[in-house]
Amino acid sequence: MISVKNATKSFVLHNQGGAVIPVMGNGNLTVNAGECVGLTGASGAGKSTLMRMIYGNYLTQSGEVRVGGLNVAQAEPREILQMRKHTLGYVSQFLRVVPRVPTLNVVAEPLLQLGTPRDQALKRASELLSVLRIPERLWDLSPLTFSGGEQQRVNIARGFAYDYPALLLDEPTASLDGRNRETVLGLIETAKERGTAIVGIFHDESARKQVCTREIDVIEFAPKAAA
Ligand SMILES: Nc1ncnc2c1ncn2[C@@H]1O[C@H](COP(=O)(O)OP(=O)(O)OP(=O)(O)O)[C@@H](O)[C@H]1O
Repeated sequence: MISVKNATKSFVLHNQGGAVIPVMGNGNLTVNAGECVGLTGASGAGKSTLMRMIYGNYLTQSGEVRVGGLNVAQAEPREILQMRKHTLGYVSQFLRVVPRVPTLNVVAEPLLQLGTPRDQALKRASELLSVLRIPERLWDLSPLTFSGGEQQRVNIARGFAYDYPALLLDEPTASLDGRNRETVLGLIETAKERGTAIVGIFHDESARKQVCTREIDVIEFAPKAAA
C-alpha cells in the first residue's frame, strides 16, 4: 500500500547562504495492508520528514514514494489532493483548523468532502467524539480553545472518521491520559484489522510495542556521511 524506494531528501536553506542539510540518503520502506510500522530513531534523524514525504508535503528529490498506485514523488498537486481525500489520512501532532468551525463539523469534514450524506457524517463524528470522551457540550464550539489533550483527540477523531486505506500517525498518544491512550490504541488496532496500512511515530515505547507489527530505525536511511 505504501512503498518507498531509494528515496533521498536534503533541505536547502535559502535564507542561510544556501546551506544544504542532507537528511535521507536511501529511504526504503514497504507497508502492506493491515501492518503498522513504527518509525524510530534519534531526534532529528528524519522520522517526521519521511512522513511528510509520504504525505506529499515535502518533495522527494529522487527515488519513489508510492501510495496505492500513485508515485507521490512525481505527482501533480491535484493528484496529491485526491490521494489525501481518498487514500491517505494523516493525524499530525497538532490540530490545524479553520477558526470558528464547530468541532462536530471539523471531525465530519473528511466524510462530507467525500460526499457522505450529512446526517451519516455527523453521526460518525459524534460516535468518535463520544468514544474519545469529548463532552457533548463542546461539540458546537471550535476546538481552537480546547486543551492540548482535547485537541489531540479531536484530531484523532477526524483522522479516523473515514476508513482510509492508509494512515500516517505522528505521536497520536502524546498528550493523552491512560484511558484515552488505550482508546486511541484500540482505534489503531481496529484500523489494522480492517486492513489499513499504517506508518506511525510513537515516542511512547509501550504504545509502540502494543500496536506496531514492525519497527524501522530511520538511521538506516541516513546519508552515508551521517550514518
Ligand atoms: N522544513 C525544514 N527545513 C529545513 N530543515 C528541516 C526541515 N524539516 C526538517 N528539517 C531537518 O531535517 C532533520 C530531520 O528532522 P525531522 O523533524 O524529520 O526529525 P525527527 O526524527 O522527526 O525528530 P523528532 O523526533 O525530534 O521529532 C533535522 O535536522 C531538521 O532540522
